Amino acid sequence: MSNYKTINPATGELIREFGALADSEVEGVLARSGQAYNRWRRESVERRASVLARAAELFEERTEELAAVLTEEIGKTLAAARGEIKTVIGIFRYYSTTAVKQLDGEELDVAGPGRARLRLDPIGPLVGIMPWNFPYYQVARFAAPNLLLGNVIILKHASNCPQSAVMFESLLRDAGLPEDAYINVFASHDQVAQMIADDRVRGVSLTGSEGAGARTGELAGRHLKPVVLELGGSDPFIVLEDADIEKAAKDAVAGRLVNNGQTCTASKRFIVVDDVYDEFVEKFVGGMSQVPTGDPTDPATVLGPLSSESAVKDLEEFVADAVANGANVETGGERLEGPGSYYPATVLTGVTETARAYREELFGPVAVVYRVPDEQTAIELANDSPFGLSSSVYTSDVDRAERISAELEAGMVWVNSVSKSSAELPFGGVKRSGVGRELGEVGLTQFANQKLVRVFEDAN
Ligand SMILES: O=CCCC(=O)O
Repeated sequence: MSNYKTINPATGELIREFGALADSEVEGVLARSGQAYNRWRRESVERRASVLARAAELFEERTEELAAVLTEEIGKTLAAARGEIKTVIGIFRYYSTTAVKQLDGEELDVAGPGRARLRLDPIGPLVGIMPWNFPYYQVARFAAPNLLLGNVIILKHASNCPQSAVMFESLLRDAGLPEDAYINVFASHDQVAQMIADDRVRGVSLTGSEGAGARTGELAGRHLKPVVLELGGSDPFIVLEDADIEKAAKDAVAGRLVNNGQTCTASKRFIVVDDVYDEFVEKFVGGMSQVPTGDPTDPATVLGPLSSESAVKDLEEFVADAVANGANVETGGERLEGPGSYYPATVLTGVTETARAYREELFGPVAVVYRVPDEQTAIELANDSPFGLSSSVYTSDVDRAERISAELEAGMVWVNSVSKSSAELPFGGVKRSGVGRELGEVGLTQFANQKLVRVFEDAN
């Protein structure tokens, strides 16, 4: 047996274990993937798009079954699980329809006679390393554009969502994807490193922690392979004096608690100007302290368990460290008694620069609120982070927000809204939040051979 297992975080019960890939099987995976690439890339675009379209239909038909597995494996509320699957359907639909025209390539303006075109061709088998927090969506945003392009995939999923990993693979097969064009592997880190080093693998995409991203990026660099790295975030949520505070506080609760707080793009640092600080904090703390918490299968639940016991321990350490460094706990702050990995919605104020919570990512339902004198200080504090993924700005002056968005060191800025991913919108960060972009048109180019074809009609 391997460390690939489902442990229900709502109860602590071990549900199912899966066998690991043997070292002797790695070569077979690489060979099969290489052969599948040679066939898949020669299929017509229509055929590749039709497989994606069918995958979207199957995600729709199987929503309840697929959602139940997410809830069992990682404690996602059923409502959130259905929401994740809806996003996945959108991604498969987008890449099977709107994005297809991009494959025609772009006619370029040329100096001199003849013409030139930039084609988008596939590059080969890709390794994907994906996390447990959105087991279908994170895979979909990598797999859908690349399968459309003609690339094939070897996918190593997180060890705590093996059932979701298997279901994703078999759904693609049922949608008509040829065998081996997508291979799920319950592989070790060493085996994945061996795959990345192999000449047949042409690129690597990882969504995960900063540490995993740095190791994977280093390995890919050593072997000159392109990478997409989607890493952590400590997203700022700026509230200015002209914002609708009622809405901002409501959005702040939703933005911090999305996916039980375990989302790279969740709002994490709430930066509020002095004039409206007290009003915002009162409303925000009120909202966080009343969040229905508990059984993720109960439709009334908003905050379910964290994905694992170690996730709870991490948060306990962050909060203890913040308090030791001078922070106040406005609500929450102690794990919930009883079985399951439950941590309450928590708000910290007075977090100092010496606390880990000031710089590191809090991957759970803990919010940090800062008081700042003005807009400029808010921007400086927002940028005083190693991360630069998403961000939010709340103000009734949209021109002001556009100006602030130019100042923010973030890959995404949402005005009067929290971050909400969608198939057509490019996703990604700067600084230690990662490299590259996914989704939208740009998502199709990350592992494409953007090939120049220069044509002179006159052969003489
Ligand atoms: O956890 C990261 C992905 C969530 C999102 O797409 O906003």
